[in-house]
Amino acid sequence: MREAHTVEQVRAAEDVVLARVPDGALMQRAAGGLASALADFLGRVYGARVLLLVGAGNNGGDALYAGASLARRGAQVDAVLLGGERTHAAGLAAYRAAGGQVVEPAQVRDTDVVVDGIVGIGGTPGLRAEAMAVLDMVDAPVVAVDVPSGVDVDTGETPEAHVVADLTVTFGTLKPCHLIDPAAQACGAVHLVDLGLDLPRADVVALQAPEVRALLPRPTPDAHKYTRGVVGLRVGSATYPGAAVLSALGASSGLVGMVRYVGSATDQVLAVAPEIVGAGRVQAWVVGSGGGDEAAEALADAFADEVPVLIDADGLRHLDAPPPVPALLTPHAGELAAMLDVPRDDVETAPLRHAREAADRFGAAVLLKGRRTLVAEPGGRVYVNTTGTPWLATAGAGDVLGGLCGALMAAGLEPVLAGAVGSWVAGAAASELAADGPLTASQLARAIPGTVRRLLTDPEDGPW
Ligand SMILES: NC(=O)C1=CN([C@@H]2O[C@H](COP(=O)(O)OP(=O)(O)OC[C@H]3O[C@@H](n4cnc5c(N)ncnc54)[C@H](OP(=O)(O)O)[C@@H]3O)[C@@H](O)[C@H]2O)[C@@H](O)CC1
Ligand SMILES: Nc1ncnc2c1ncn2[C@@H]1O[C@H](COP(=O)(O)OP(=O)(O)O)[C@@H](O)[C@H]1O
Ligand SMILES: [K+]
Repeated sequence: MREAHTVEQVRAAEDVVLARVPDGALMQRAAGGLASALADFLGRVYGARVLLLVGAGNNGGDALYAGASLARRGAQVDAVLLGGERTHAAGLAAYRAAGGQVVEPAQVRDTDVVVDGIVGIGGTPGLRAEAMAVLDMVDAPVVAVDVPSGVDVDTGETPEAHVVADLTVTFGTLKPCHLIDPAAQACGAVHLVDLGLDLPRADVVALQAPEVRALLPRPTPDAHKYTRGVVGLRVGSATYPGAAVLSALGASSGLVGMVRYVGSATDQVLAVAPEIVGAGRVQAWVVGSGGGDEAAEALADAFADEVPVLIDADGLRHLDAPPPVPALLTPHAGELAAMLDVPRDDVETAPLRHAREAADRFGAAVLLKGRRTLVAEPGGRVYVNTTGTPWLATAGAGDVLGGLCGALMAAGLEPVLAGAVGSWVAGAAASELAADGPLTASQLARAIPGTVRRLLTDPEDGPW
């Protein structure tokens, strides 16, 4: 599992190490990792041209020590000191001693890479005018030190100007901005340098293949279909029968013992999945995908069964109070905006804050769909999904996801984990199917069993 810690957590953990290692040792470790990552990124060191943008704090110090290391190995390194007199003194001395050059903004020349050491975890969002001016002058790939300067480290928000990096080399642990959009998109690839920090439990995490594999329900040797769980679908409507079909395909991915369908699209559902049966006892309901005018009644009927409920799309419009059963709410940004009565743009610029707020307000797990889907539990953890491809942004993919997550709930996963595992699997299936090309929602659903099989047999080797 990848964990992202807040600035406060990182500082507390660093303080413990700083108290027991010699002065500067931690920064040397960070800068050593940064220099190696830069060498890998450049593909060569001798003769490579490197431009450091150095801010007033320790982030600039990291850049200077890494620059010194590259200069000693024959790189031509220039540094613009944006912090003036307050530049990290020992870092600057080491840099000069290694042959690094200090240049004024007007002297900036072509470079192979820009190293963003403007500001790290001590920064406030935004970039100052001088930094923006230098960034505007150069046209080269950017490697960010710890975080792309200017993003909000703890929330992943980007309220002001910020660096957009091709690679971010971070230290000790990930921070929320490395996982959560929109800041995550400004990080490029993320490389973590271990600092040996002893860190507490993180509130922002991303499941990886081994955890997803361990969480996946699988039949015991003596299983029968009822012990594996039965999921019920009250989805689709006369207007949107296709949503019922896609939900049914997602639920029929083989992770549950039986799928029931109750609604107006029975004929269409049976035409694609004849194994699906009608009304009866279930361990979880899926409600609302393409539900149209039928969603309100479907929701009330599902609640009456007192089993966990996944509430999607039109079902969410009828939710004005916390659901009376354990629930997973699966809005996209527009639906979450309506639930919270805020503009959609607010959700898109601050997805973490709004997913958490909705989870608290509705007392339920909230899965906010997007490039980096978030699954928030009330007052608790947020799971960030890192699998998937932009080709997944296609009509009906959310219906498939709802059916899949509902099946996982029926199989016994608590709502927040059903959301985290389901979004991981759906994203992984999409990547396997079409990392570089188009896919449809029905193809996605049909790809899921194969992805699950490969995850169970060879978790280290998928394209996820
Ligand atoms: N602790 C350790 O041993 C280790 C620390 N490590 C490294 O240290 C980093 C944290 O260093 P830090 O705490 O010195 O803060 P840092 O991020 O450099 O920024 C603060 C400075 O920036 C300024 N400033 C603020 N906002 C700004 C803005 N928008 N635009 C421009 N400037 C802005 C602010 O000054 P101001 O002008 O506001 O007075 C202040 O001087 C961390 O990310 C990691 O890289 C690693 O080496 C591992 C070991
Ligand atoms: N840019 C993107 N990159 C990766 N996945 C995305 C992106 N945009 C959307 N998705 C995913 O695609 C699915 C779309 O769901 P949704 O918006 O509910 O579609 P629909 O309502 O048409 O079924 C979600 O799983 C979402 O996380
Ligand atoms: K930085």
